[in-house]
This record gives sequence, C-alpha cells and structure tokens, in this order.
Amino acid sequence: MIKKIGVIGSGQMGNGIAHVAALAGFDVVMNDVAADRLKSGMATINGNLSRQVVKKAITEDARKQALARIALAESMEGLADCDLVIESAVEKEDVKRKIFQEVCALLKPDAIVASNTSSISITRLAASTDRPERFIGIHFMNPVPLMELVELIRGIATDDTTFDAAKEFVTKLGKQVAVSEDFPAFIVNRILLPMINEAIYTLYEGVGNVEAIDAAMKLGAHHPMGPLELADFIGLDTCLSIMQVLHEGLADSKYRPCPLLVKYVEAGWLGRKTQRGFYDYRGDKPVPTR
Ligand SMILES: CC(=O)CC(=O)SCCNC(=O)CCNC(=O)[C@H](O)C(C)(C)COP(=O)(O)OP(=O)(O)OC[C@H]1O[C@@H](n2cnc3c(N)ncnc32)[C@H](O)[C@@H]1OP(=O)(O)O
Ligand SMILES: NC(=O)C1=CN([C@@H]2O[C@H](COP(=O)(O)OP(=O)(O)OC[C@H]3O[C@@H](n4cnc5c(N)ncnc54)[C@H](OP(=O)(O)O)[C@@H]3O)[C@@H](O)[C@H]2O)C=CC1
Repeated sequence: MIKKIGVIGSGQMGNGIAHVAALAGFDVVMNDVAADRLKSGMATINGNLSRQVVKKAITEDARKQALARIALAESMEGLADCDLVIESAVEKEDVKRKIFQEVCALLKPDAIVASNTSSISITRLAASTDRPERFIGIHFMNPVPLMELVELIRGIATDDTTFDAAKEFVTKLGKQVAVSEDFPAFIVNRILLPMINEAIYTLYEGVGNVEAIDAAMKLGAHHPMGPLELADFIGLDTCLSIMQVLHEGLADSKYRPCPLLVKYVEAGWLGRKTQRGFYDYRGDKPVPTR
C-alpha cells in the first residue's frame, strides 16, 4: 500500500508532482541538490495551491493540509521510508542513473522506484537499479496540477504488482492513465516534440517569425499555446534532450534536432525557467527573441 511518496528534483515537474500527491492525501518528501531549489519549489507549490483556492478548485483547509504533508529533504536519506520514489531531476541519463544508485541503497527492498523521464528507456534505467521488477515510468504532463493525463510505461521486467500499484496511485491523484510501450519518448512526446522541432525549423528557415508561427498554430489549429511558447514552457534543454533520444533511439534523420534549438540551449536560453528562450520574459510581457 503506497502511503509515503518521495520526489527527487523540485523543478517545475517535481514540485507539481509533490503538489498533486499531497493534495490527494499522500505524505510527501521532496528532495533536491540544494536548499534554495527546495525553497523555491515549495514557494511555487504554495503559489499554485493559493491560485486553486482563489479559483475555488480547492478549499483553504485543503491547501493548508497539503502544505503540511510536504517535508523537504536536502539529503536522500530523508527518502528512506518512502513506499514510492519518483525521480524528476534533469533529462540526463547519467544523472538519473547516479540518483537511482544512491537512492536504491537507502530504500526498503519492496519500495517502488519510478522515473518521470520524458523520453529515456525505462528498461535501461531499470537495469541500472537493484530492482528492475519494481521500477516503472510514471510520466506526468506539464503543468502537473492542470493536465489530466499520466503515461505509465513498463520496462521489460516491471512486474504486475508494481504496475497495478502505480496505476492505483495515479488514479487516486484524479488523473487518467495512458499505457505506453517502452520506446523512445513514449506516446505524447513521440508526437508532440517532432511538431515543436518542426516549428523551430520553420523559424530557422525563415518561413515565419516567432509571433507568426505561434499565432498560426493557436488561431489556425486551436492549440492552447503556440509551439514556440510551449517549447519555452517545457524548457528548451528538455526539448533538445527528447529530440536527441528520438534521433539516437530510432536512428531516423526525421528526428534531427534543429540547429537553432541547439544554439538556444548552448546560449543558456532555456525558456521560461531562465527568463529567455524564443521569448524574453524579463519585462512586463513576453517579447519574441527573433
Ligand atoms: C515534455 C513532456 O514530457 C510532456 C509534456 O508535459 S508536454 C506539455 C503538455 N502541456 C501542454 O501542452 C500545455 C498546453 N497549454 C495549456 O493547456 C494551457 O495553456 C494551460 C492549461 C497551461 C493554461 O491554461 P489557460 O487557461 O490558457 O492559461 P491561464 O489562464 O494562464 O491559466 C489558467 C489557470 O491555469 C493554472 N496554471 C497556469 N499555469 C500553471 C502552472 N504552470 N502550474 C500550475 N497551474 C498553472 C492557473 O491556476 C491559472 O489560473 P489563474 O487564472 O489563477 O492564473
Ligand atoms: N518540462 C516538462 O514539460 C516536462 C518534463 N518532464 C521530465 O521531468 C524531469 C524534470 O524536468 P523539469 O522539472 O522540467 O526540469 P527542471 O530543470 O525544472 O528541474 C529539475 C530539477 O532537478 C534538480 N536536480 C538536478 N540534478 C539533481 C540530482 N542529482 N538530485 C536531485 N535533484 C536534481 C535540478 O536542480 P539544478 O537546477 O540545480 O540542476 C532542478 O531543480 C525531466 O526528466 C523531464 O524530462 C516530464 C514531463 C514534462
């Protein structure tokens, strides 16, 4: 029975996962590499819960109870008695492998370990742990408190008990499950990221500027966000990592990351999280950077 959840990484996804798990009544321990990251993750949760209170989506009492259920841990030792640990650190395989090595040594033998990876093979990540049977992909969508879907991805060794427990957990959060086979970038990102990458090629080749491309897809295809706005929202580093996994994993040139995406990432212009990407967010309203 899953009661206590550990979340590794307190960035936009990690703090969103902690938010929805605490709101659903789970005890949560959130871990990150630095105290200031944890502080800002907690501040984001507080702000997003408050918005939900203002919108009458939740009560003030529920907000207070959710906040009280979240503990912060600067060290992974704080995760030792968790029943399920969800890793949501950066989309880099070597970083994730190191995290799993460290955390698995501390956990109860029957604890489940999950990754919120956007694209990396669950089978390969599972093989780097001491418990491939109890390892699974639980892939949330951004922003976590608002998006209805969670993808569940079994590695080759994931057992039925782990899958059923993960499904029950996700259902308790009020989310819908889509089951994906373990292939690069799963379902949502296999479809979404090539579209975003193509939008960046459209910009790179001068077919349209940032505003025209986003307006075209918002007004012409009724997407809630334009593809470049969405890329900034996801994080351009994450977008590039996903394209690289698709390109390498499927060995097809149609997944070649756009050189302009590479350039933005190399500049450290990662989108909203660094205040600059295809838009500059440092002023009153976002201004296109091309
Ligand atoms: C990369 C991966 O691995 C997988 C992925 O996640 S891919 C990304 C998937 N996500 C998407 O495609 C999102 C596309 N965008 C949307 O659906 C919408 O723009 C949206 C749901 C994010 C916002 O909806 P909206 O009504 O247009 O925006 P907005 O009026 O600003 O926000 C509505 C409410 O959403 C909430 N909200 C917005 N952004 C939020 C965030 N980042 N976190 C939490 N809540 C948020 C707020 O409560 C906000 O209410 P307020 O009026 O109090 O601000
Ligand atoms: N962005 C999105 O739309 C989505 C992302 N994902 C996936 O979720 C994961 C996290 O993405 P996202 O939240 O956007 O990324 P962010 O960059 O917002 O957050 C990542 C967090 O993890 C921290 N971190 C890095 N290394 C470690 C470590 N060794 N131990 C603990 N924490 C660490 C980072 O700290 P620091 O900044 O100091 O390095 C940062 O606080 C990725 O795997 C991504 O692919 C899944 C669905 C949607």
